[in-house]
Amino acid sequence: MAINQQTFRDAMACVGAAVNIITTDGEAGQAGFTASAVCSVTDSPPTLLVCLNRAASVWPVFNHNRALCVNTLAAGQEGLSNLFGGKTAMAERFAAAQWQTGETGCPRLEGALASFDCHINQVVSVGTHDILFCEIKAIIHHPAPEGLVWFNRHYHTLMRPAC
Ligand SMILES: NC(=O)C1=CN([C@@H]2O[C@H](COP(=O)(O)OP(=O)(O)OC[C@H]3O[C@@H](n4cnc5c(N)ncnc54)[C@H](O)[C@@H]3O)[C@@H](O)[C@H]2O)C=CC1
Ligand SMILES: Cc1cc2nc3c(=O)[nH]c(=O)nc-3n(C[C@H](O)[C@H](O)[C@H](O)COP(=O)(O)O)c2cc1C
Repeated sequence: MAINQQTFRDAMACVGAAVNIITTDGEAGQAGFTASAVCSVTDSPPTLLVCLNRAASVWPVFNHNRALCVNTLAAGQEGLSNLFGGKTAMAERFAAAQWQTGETGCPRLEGALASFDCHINQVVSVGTHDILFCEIKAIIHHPAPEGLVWFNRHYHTLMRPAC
């Protein structure tokens, strides 16, 4: 059976995922975008992957800088996700939050659940996207009571169970 784009997207809309703001800084400048296509690959060496559409305005910046920070959002950061996921000017995206500089020089979001500071050490192109394999150099972890998930084309809050 041929699978068209709409069938794929409708099914993928049922696959809930954390919401992340992926940032970079370096020779090509500063950039950031929202991504749900982020996944753990291996813990030895600690590696995650990020899928980035090559048509995105930020693609040349990430492709040149070869470093990024994955900032996993907490509940309440939906507005920031929309800014980094829309057609908003880059300066306006970054002006909406507080940032620290991570070990690789990439912006680390204050108030994120976790920030993974990475070097991009492998890129594989599949269809419209690049899969960025990222070796993690530093982690900042701030467990907040509520996480954020993108599911069925909307944001949802996840409660952390009481210990
Ligand atoms: N992996 C990606 O590139 C993703 C891109 N988006 C962007 O946000 C827009 C809104 O997304 P939704 O409201 O969730 O509705 P949607 O109907 O456009 O997408 C539903 C689901 O399909 C997948 N998807 C959408 N576009 C994709 C793409 N170009 N490549 C691979 N997977 C894709 C994602 O899992 C997404 O949550 C999308 O049209 C897309 O531009 C959203 C999620 C993931
Ligand atoms: C919830 C959400 C998840 C997204 N996930 C991804 C993703 O995993 N990969 C991707 O390339 N784009 C993803 N996007 C779209 C990018 O954030 C968007 O294309 C990016 O901001 C670049 O836009 P620009 O070309 O206007 O700069 C997502 C958008 C939203 C709202």
